[in-house]
Amino acid sequence: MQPILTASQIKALDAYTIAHEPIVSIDLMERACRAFVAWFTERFNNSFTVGIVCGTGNNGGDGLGIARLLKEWGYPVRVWLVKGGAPESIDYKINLDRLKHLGGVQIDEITAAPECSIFSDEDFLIDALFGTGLSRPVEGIYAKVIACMNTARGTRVAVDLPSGFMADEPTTGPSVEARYTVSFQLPKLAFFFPSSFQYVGEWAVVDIGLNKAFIRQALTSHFFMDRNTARSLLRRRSKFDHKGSYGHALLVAGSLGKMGAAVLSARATLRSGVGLLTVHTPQAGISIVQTAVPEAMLSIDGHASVFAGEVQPERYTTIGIGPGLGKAPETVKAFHKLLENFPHPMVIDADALNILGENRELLHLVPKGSILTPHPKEFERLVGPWQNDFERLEKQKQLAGQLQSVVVLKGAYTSIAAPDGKVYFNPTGNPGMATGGSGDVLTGILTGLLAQRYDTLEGALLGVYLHGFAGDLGAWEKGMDSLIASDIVEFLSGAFARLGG
Ligand SMILES: NC(=O)C1=CN([C@@H]2O[C@H](COP(=O)(O)OP(=O)(O)OC[C@H]3O[C@@H](n4cnc5c(N)ncnc54)[C@H](O)[C@@H]3O)[C@@H](O)[C@H]2O)[C@H](O)CC1
Ligand SMILES: [K+]
Repeated sequence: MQPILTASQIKALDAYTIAHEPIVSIDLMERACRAFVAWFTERFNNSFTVGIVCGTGNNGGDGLGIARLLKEWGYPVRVWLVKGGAPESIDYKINLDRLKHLGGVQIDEITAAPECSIFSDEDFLIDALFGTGLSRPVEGIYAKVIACMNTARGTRVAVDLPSGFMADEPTTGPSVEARYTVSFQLPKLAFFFPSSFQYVGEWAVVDIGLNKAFIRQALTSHFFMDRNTARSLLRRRSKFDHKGSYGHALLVAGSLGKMGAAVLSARATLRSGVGLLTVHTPQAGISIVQTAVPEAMLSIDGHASVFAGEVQPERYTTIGIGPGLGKAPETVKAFHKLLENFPHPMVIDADALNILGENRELLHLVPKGSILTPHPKEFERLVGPWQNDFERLEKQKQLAGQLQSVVVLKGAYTSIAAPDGKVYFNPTGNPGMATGGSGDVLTGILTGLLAQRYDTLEGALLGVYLHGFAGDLGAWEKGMDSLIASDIVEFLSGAFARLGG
């Protein structure tokens, strides 16, 4: 699990590394430059021309070091020094001397708002104006340089952060819109929000050897899931286990015209290792579910087309509810009754969430340790609108705390908020999964894991990871465009096998 540190924590990490490795700051900067150049040269050969736009802080210092190294690699390089009032850092000056000493690189100063044509020749524009030292929206010359960079034809690659972009708060001023961002050591919180993509583009993290102990003990409430953590959460089976060892899940899903959601979530529950599965279905779904999911037993509702009846909750270790449920008045009443009678963790999705959004007096009945899986629209119906992604994150934390449950907010990146205020961002998944039924599959996976008595948070982290991993396997095989929810179910076993292998 990778912690996500704030810009100021990263500065402290910098200083700690310099003091304790120990390493002088110019050598740490050189390590950063080499890491950036390794990333760049692996992808783009030296037939491309490179222009590097440097501020006068350490981000600019990185830019000058990168210019020198790329020149040594045989790239045609030119540099602009933007003098807009920011102070010149010591390492900036050292790297400027080193670059001049190497020679062969045209260095121009920008001391006033430039003509945008100055950036028109380069194949790549490397953005080294500002990094984590940005403390307020950029203005004046810097803003004009950024505007010119954004209209230039060259591919923009940001050093550490796109200049003007805020790592830990909403970006309100001008910012470079990078195609790639190569960030040092750790991803920044804002990278995980959809609103950042226009600035950050495709981001990568390069290791620059910052102190791992400091990172581990850093106080943070934001984390980035990784494969090793997911693997460690996956339980091994014992040869003496039996069906009962893996729980008995109930899925309350499907209504006339939306029985497919019940089938998809049921198949996913089974593929997630549950021992027994019962699907509570209206009459309309009897033959459908029994045919499509022969492994599932049925709890048959008295109503022809919607969930309206009673279930015997005591028979099940967990209940997943929502896929294709509909919001008929009878269903609202039946869901209310179920909430009053089932004290164990539930997985609540789709229309069950919409019912909670429209009947907020029911929220206090949500059993502690449940998992809610809203997509942003369902989330807004639950908590009301937000100004920006940071406010959305706070609302997500609040809801998780209020319900003492886990709130999975689906999207890129899916985030998992725990009741203690910690939030985990999931790395797997792809846009091919934005297809009808994908959420039903996730509900099934989570229901299957909770029924096996996975701890709620661990089940949510593992289930979201596997859902995205199965989607990635499916996309590799079938392409993102043609990926459908049934493929995610089909590749789920592969995801479990590869993760557990
Ligand atoms: N551990 C690491 O990640 C390393 C990072 N390195 C690089 O250092 C920068 C951070 O450098 P810093 O000198 O702190 O600040 P910046 O270069 O980002 O900014 C320069 C300077 O600009 C002033 N300033 C802030 N906001 C504005 C504004 N809106 N307008 C004008 N001027 C502004 C302020 O004085 C800043 O100090 C990091 O991103 C990495 O690229 C190290 O090279 C290696 C280790
Ligand atoms: K930058």
